[in-house]
Amino acid sequence: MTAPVPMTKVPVTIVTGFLGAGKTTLIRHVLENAGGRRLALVINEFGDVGVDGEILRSCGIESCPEENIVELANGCLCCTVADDFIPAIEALLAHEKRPDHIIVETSGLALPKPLVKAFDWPPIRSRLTVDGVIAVVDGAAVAAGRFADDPDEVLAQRAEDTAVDHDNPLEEVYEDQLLCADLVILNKADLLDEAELARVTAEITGAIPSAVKIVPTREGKIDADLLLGMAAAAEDDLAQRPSHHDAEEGHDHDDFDSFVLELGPVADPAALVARLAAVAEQHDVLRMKGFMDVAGKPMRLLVQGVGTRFRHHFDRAWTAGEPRRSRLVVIGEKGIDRAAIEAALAA
Ligand SMILES: Nc1nc2c(ncn2[C@@H]2O[C@H](COP(=O)(O)OP(=O)(O)OP(=O)(O)O)[C@@H](O)[C@H]2O)c(=O)[nH]1
Repeated sequence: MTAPVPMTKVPVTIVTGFLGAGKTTLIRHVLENAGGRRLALVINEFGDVGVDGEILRSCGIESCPEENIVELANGCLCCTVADDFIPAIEALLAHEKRPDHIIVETSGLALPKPLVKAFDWPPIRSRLTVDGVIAVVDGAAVAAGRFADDPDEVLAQRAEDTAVDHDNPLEEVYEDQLLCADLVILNKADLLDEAELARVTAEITGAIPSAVKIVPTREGKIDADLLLGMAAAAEDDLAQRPSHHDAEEGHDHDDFDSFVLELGPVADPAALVARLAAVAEQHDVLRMKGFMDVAGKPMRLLVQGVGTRFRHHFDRAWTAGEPRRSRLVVIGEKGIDRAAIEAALAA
């Protein structure tokens, strides 16, 4: 184990990783195995249903009481650092019982570097330090080439315009997240065979500095002592963390689109998920998630899709007075056909 952070600075761990990589799953595991630490969470999500906050709050874990969970549901943390993030983190520090450690879950589309930069501002760096940037990677998505340039597309673009920037937006976000990391969590190892795991590990190793370790995990299960207490002080070596967006002030999310669908009561969860998976496949949806109202059931159904891979389970009972709704966040690349998706799911 590395030495604890000296002084009284509160350590902050930034958990980054593309849509659906397993950030919330990992954080939940850390909360459940916090080893007596008093934790606080800042959660930022793309799409305004606040699913991640709900998942983490609903586990009612002692290490992280509700008042220590702050959700910044709208917008992107990396673009609203001064307006939203700093005040949120200051509010956590002002609590009577100051947290021992703060964990920040960025949205899957956020670039971590602007966030780390915020910790270099004098009023912030005197009180907080970035203990480590953790990049969670969806091993199965990397193995499937999700973040690699499509060679045919590059050739087609080149034919039209020799000066075209052939990076695809997924690859850009993914690389920015990897290149900012102090530790890479290669999650969803259960979906890879040994050869694939070796290939993906080698691919990532080739892209990151040699000092950065890669740890394979299933369901984000990693020892909290490994994750918390890295003492990386990431705010001190920003220059070592290159980004595709170094020349810009912030970035926009024009490359991605998200919307929320109201689906009405669900009769058959398995049939719904089969339809969602078909729609995700047909329309190249990156992420779907939400809570569903299943007719006749006292529990709400949590549905999660990453690409075409879906999971669903009843997570808790609807509470008295809580509106029973079926709301689904859908995220895709720019141009995703909302009308067609809506029509397919309304049918
Ligand atoms: N097979 C498999 N599925 C996993 C693993 N870890 C997480 N998942 C599933 O992947 C889906 C997404 O997990 P999350 O933890 O919500 O991912 P996230 O990175 O927080 O997602 P966003 O916040 O939307 O970017 C869920 O259905 C998880 O149950 C894993 O190790 N193996």
